[in-house]
Amino acid sequence: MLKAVQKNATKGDPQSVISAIDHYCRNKEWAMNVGDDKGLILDSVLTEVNPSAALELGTYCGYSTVRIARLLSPGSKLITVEFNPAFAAVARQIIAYAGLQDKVTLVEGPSGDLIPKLRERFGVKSFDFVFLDHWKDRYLLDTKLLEDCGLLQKGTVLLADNVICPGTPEYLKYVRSSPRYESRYYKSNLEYTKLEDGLEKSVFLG
Ligand SMILES: O=c1[nH]cnc2c(O)cc(-c3ccc(F)cc3)cc12
Ligand SMILES: [Mg+2]
Repeated sequence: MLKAVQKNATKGDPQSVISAIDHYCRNKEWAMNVGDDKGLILDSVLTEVNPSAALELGTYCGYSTVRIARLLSPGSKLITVEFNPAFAAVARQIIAYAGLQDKVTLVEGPSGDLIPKLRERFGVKSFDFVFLDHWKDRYLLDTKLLEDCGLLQKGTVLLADNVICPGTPEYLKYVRSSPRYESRYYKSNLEYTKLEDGLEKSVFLG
């Protein structure tokens, strides 16, 4: 994937990086990027929220990191958390190739350990936007952790990938039944396939 970006994308041009990854993953080798179908929904929710402090759980190779960072207003920041060092190493290079390294802080380690440290380490008061795209069994745990750490504020938007495939039933049940969230499902396709998947957008009501 990194080679495809270096070969086919233009340095400093995030859209060309996104297109190069999508072309490679659709035609050469599938990979678990949020992809272009769900990516358009991510773009529209992001543009609507226009966050000044955004959090991504699950960097992988940085595809959605680039999608998010390219739409941030000047001075806004994205913190992205990745557990797997090999993925993080690729993501750093892809984020840099897109020229977005100044907007992105990539933190390596388990989300459960890192979330309680984000305030003291990065001076984050709270997040306006959180993209959950790491591991389905961590979505609910990490959402409750963000609540308990006071990192969500009234109006914070959580956007969760893969709520159908692989599926996050406990998370969905929670955000759809809790009086503290206003939740909505955006139907789409699993990246680069015709299978159904979707994004769940949940607004924290405080
Ligand atoms: O584990 C995942 N983390 C984050 N995003 C994912 C994602 O978008 C797709 C999948 C995935 C979906 C179907 C399949 F057959 C194999 C893997 C996994 C993750
Ligand atoms: Mg995903």
